[in-house]
Amino acid sequence: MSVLLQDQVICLIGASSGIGAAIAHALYRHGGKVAIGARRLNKLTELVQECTQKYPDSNGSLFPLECDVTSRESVQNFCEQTCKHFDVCSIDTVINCAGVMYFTKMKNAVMDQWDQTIDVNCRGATNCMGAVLPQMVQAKKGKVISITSDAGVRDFPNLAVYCASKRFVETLTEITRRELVGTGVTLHTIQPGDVKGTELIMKNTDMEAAETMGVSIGKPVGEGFTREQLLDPSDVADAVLTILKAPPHVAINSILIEPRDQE
Ligand SMILES: NC(=O)C1=CN([C@@H]2O[C@H](COP(=O)(O)OP(=O)(O)OC[C@H]3O[C@@H](n4cnc5c(N)ncnc54)[C@H](OP(=O)(O)O)[C@@H]3O)[C@@H](O)[C@H]2O)C=CC1
Ligand SMILES: N[C@@H](C=O)C(=O)O
Repeated sequence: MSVLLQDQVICLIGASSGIGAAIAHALYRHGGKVAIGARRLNKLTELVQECTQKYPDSNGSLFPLECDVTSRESVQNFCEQTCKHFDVCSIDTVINCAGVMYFTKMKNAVMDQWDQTIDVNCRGATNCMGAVLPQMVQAKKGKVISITSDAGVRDFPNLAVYCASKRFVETLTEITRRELVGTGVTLHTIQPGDVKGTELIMKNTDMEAAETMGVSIGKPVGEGFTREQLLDPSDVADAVLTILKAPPHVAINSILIEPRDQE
């Protein structure tokens, strides 16, 4: 039984599938008190059952709660309910894993998908920071970890809006990190390359963009991919643990983690 995260109160948003679900497993396994949020409450409830069955010896705790990261009120409520549930004034760590990704060619103007990308990926990030930073600064401790993407530091054609949204979070994080130096509050990003088996591209519709990228529409990431080697969601969960395990004088500000054979 691991006690690495014992007494750590963690908010994890975007936990209902893929990478977020793998992070929830890791945090629970290591004894964290974790509020798990997303829009699909049924998936969160299933995740609680899965984790409690898989790690019967864990002294962790999972608290499933609906949360829409695009809504300021919803994120505020999620964080407040977490504090109430675990009886604390401030959250130790917030992990924002909520995200959408649509392959689109700019000339095809799939503007609803662009709007959603900006709402979830960018507004989601500011909503998370706004909900916790004042209390964290007062408590003189806290970590905000955003799951961005290698698309936040590289430019991929057919993903212009997505890359820009992830770069937004990278910039937001770096400037906030620098503003908060000395307060005890730290901000981090994890920038994964392609991670297999997640639902991220299930709702794509721009066939031309998808074909150019060699991806299958409506299937989990990796299916029909020519390159065999992809990251597993648990690899990203391990990167989260690496940040959380660092000694107090160390800040692992960002982790770029890609499949070995990704160009
Ligand atoms: N798979 C990959 O190759 C990579 C993924 N990433 C990033 O990792 C993160 C997770 O993606 P991944 O696991 O792959 O994909 P999934 O589609 O499997 O997971 C996305 C998660 O985001 C949640 N989400 C979406 N919209 C909202 C919303 N409005 N409010 C709250 N939660 C929301 C979903 O929950 P629900 O629908 O229930 O609300 C789900 O839990 C994303 O930020 C993505 O950009 C980064 C690099 C590579
Ligand atoms: N691998 C990245 C971009 O293509 C991502 O999925 O975020």
